[in-house]
Formats: sequence, structure tokens, C-alpha cells
Amino acid sequence: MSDESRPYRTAAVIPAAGRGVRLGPGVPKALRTLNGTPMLIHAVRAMAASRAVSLVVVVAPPDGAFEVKNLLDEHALPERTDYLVVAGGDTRQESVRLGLDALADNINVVLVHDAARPLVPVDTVDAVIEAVRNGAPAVVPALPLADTVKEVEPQAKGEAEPVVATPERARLRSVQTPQGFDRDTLVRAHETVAVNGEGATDCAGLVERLGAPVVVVPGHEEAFKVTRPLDLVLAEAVLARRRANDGF
Ligand SMILES: Nc1ccn([C@@H]2O[C@H](COP(=O)(O)OP(=O)(O)OP(=O)(O)O)[C@@H](O)[C@H]2O)c(=O)n1
Ligand SMILES: C[C@](O)(CO)[C@H](O)COP(=O)(O)O
Repeated sequence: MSDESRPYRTAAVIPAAGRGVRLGPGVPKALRTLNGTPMLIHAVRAMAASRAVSLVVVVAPPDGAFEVKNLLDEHALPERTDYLVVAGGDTRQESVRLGLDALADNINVVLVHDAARPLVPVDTVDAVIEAVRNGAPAVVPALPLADTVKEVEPQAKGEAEPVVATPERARLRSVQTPQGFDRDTLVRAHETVAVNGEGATDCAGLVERLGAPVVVVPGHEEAFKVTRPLDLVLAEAVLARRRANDGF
């Protein structure tokens, strides 16, 4: 994507302040390495790979902002990409809000991208940005589901859970990041939820609560979220395949 279409100025906010409890004991998830490079650096590079992204805001673990700043200083990014680091909060939503607070005034398109999705291809990033630039206030990359999904009545751990419903799979999508937003819409969504109190597991969910339209564009298998130990194995295999294919 060319940068000539300004006045759009696009920033990526990368929430990276999670502990990674489901990954098991160790350093915060974003600082775990994939083939020798911290996951966060892979994620930052994935955003900076888009020529449209001029600013990356990394939201670091509250006790790790200094370390993250050093990491970014050590790893090369394209010259056109500025970056800054802010300390995160107790939830992803709070971390994103802190990242939004740090944006420069001239930013009008915002991507929110999990550090835990380090391998998203640049074509997916650009497709999200393009959809926002074409007028969608909120854009989500997503994939159809491979599994059938059941809605259940949750029970105490270990007890069988009664099935309540089987949603029609063809209408379901598995949602990824980067999610892209018109900045004012996203800021309004976060401000509104701060007043009303009901959170969401993704930023698009907050925009839906405003009643603003959210659209889906095709996601990518390699944009999967590193959540459990097996995901680390998959991520390293993807990187090894990329290296073998094109020396990346
Ligand atoms: N307080 C938090 C919690 C999460 N995140 C970020 O939100 C993204 C998606 O969250 P998830 O994969 O659930 O990460 P964790 O919260 O770290 O995972 P877990 O629930 O296993 O602890 C991650 O990049 C994570 O660093 C964040 O910035 N601040
Ligand atoms: C934003 C997200 O990655 C979209 O799938 C997801 O909602 C994050 O959820 P988590 O509970 O933080 O894993």
C-alpha cells in the first residue's frame, strides 16, 4: 500500500502487557522468543511491514516498559516507523485504552494488534487499513470456523456441561487482529465502556455496543494467536517455513 493517500495517518497499538497464563510459567508472553526473536518484535515488524503504518505504540507489561524500550531500540525497524512504549493495565481493554491515550494528534486510523499474533502477513494488515480508508469505521479480519461450535451451560470444573444450542456454523467467524478503526470511533467506544462498565474481549465488540457498523475482511491462518504451548511449536514451524521459502 502506498503512503501517497494521506491525509490518512495510521498507527498500530500493540497490547503486549499480558502475562500469558495459558502458555504456562515464564516471562510475559510477548517477551517469549520465537526462533530466537521476542514475539513482540515479530509483531512490531508485522505492523511496520505495512507502508501505511507510521507509528507503533507498544503497550508493555507495567513492570517491563524499560526492557521493552531497550528491545525495540536493539531491533531494526523501517526508518519511516516511529515507535513508543507505554505501560499497560490489568486487562487487554485497559491496555488498549492506555495505548490510545498516547497517540499523536494527527493519527486518524488506528490498528489494534495483539503482540500474541506475531505472524500476521502484511497483506492482511493492508486489507484492514484499506477497508477503514474506504469508509468502514471498524474492520475485523476473521476466518470461517473449522469446528462445529456448541453453546453450553457452564458447570463446575470436571462436570459434564449440558448443550444449549448449536449455532449455524456458516454464520460464525473466528476473529483475529489487527482490527482497524476510524480513531474517533474507537476512542468513543472506549470512553463509553469506561462509563457503562461492560467490557468486551475485542475492541470491535466495544464499537458494536455503540451501534456503529463493524465489517469483516478475510483473515489469515498465520495470524493465529499464540495462546497455549502447542501454538509456540506452530509459530516456530511457520517461521522456519518462511525462512526456507524466501530467506526471511
Ligand atoms: N492486561 C493485559 C492483558 C492482555 N494484553 C494483551 O492482549 C493480547 C491478547 O491477549 P491474550 O492472548 O489473552 O494474552 P494474555 O492475557 O497474556 O494471555 P492469558 O490469558 O493466557 O494470560 C496479548 O498480546 C496480551 O499481551 C494486554 O496488553 N494487557
Ligand atoms: C482480540 C482477540 O485476539 C480476537 O480474537 C481476542 O478476543 C483476545 O482474547 P483473549 O481473551 O485476550 O485471548
